Amino acid sequence: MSKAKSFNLALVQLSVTANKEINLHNARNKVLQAAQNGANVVVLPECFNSPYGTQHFPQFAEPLHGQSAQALSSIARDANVYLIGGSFPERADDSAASKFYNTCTIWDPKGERIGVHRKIHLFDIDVPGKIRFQESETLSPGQSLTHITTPYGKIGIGICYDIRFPELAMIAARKGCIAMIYPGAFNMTTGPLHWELLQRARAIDNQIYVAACSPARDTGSEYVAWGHSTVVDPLGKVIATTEDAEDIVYATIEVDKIEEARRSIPVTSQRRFDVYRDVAQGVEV
Ligand SMILES: NC(=O)CCC(=O)C(=O)O
Repeated sequence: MSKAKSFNLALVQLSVTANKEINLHNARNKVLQAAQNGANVVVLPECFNSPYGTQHFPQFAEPLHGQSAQALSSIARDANVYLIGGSFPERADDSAASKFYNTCTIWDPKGERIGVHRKIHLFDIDVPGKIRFQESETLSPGQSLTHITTPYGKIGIGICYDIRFPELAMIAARKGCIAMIYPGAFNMTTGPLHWELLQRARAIDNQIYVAACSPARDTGSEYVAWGHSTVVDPLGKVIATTEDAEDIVYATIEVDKIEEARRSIPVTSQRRFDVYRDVAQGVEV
C-alpha cells in the first residue's frame, strides 16, 4: 500500500454491436481518447467485443492469443496505458470439446499481458417474469483470484456477477489491493436494484476504491445492459458515474483516501479474527 500513488482511471462505457471488427475499432478509438484526456488506467466493459448471450459466446470465442487479445495489446501500447480489457468469450483450445470462459485480460503500457481473470461465478439466475440467464449453458467457471501489480498499487479484478461475492473484494483488500475493478453488464432488472449498491457495499466493507464498467445500453439487443459505469471511493461515495449512453467516466484515484478512511473508521484494524476466521487465509468457515 505504501508504494501506491494516485492515478487517473477511465471507464469506457462502449457501444457493443454484433460486429466484432466494429467493436475492436471503437474500443481502440475510445481508449486512445481516454489516454489523451490523461487516463493512466483504462477499463473496457464485460463482453466488449461480442453481444452478451450464451448463444453468442461459442461463435465469438477466441483463444488468449487471438485477434481480440492482439488488438488489446496494441491498444494498450499505442495509448501507453494499463488496460483492463473488459472481457471476451475465451476458447480454451482448438478441440471440439473446448471449454469456454468469460475472460478479462489485463495489459501494461508496453502491450505485455500482466493478468488473466476468468469469471469465477457464472451468472445463472432466474427472476420469475423478469430475467432468466444461464451462463453455464455454454461457459465454464474460472478457478482463481486475480490481483495485478501496477506502479499505482495492486488492483483486484472480478467480472460482473463476481461482485455479488464479497469474499473476492475482502481477500483483495486484505492482500493490499487499493481497488477492485469489475467489467460488468447488469440488466434492466438487477441494474436499478443492485449495481450501485453492490459497488458501494464492496467499497465500504473494505475501504478501497471500487469501479464497474458496463457496455452502453442498446434497447434493440436481446440482453439490455443497465449502463451507469461508476467509480466509488473508500468511504462508499460515488465519485464518478454516467447514464446509459456511450461515454467515458473519469475519476482520480487518490490512494491517500484509503488510509484516511481506515484512520477515521478503523474497521480494518478492529476485525475480530479471534471470534471469526480471516477469509483472506482461504479458510472455509
Ligand atoms: N453479466 C453478469 O454477470 C450480470 C450480473 C447481474 O446482472 C447481476 O444482477 O448480478
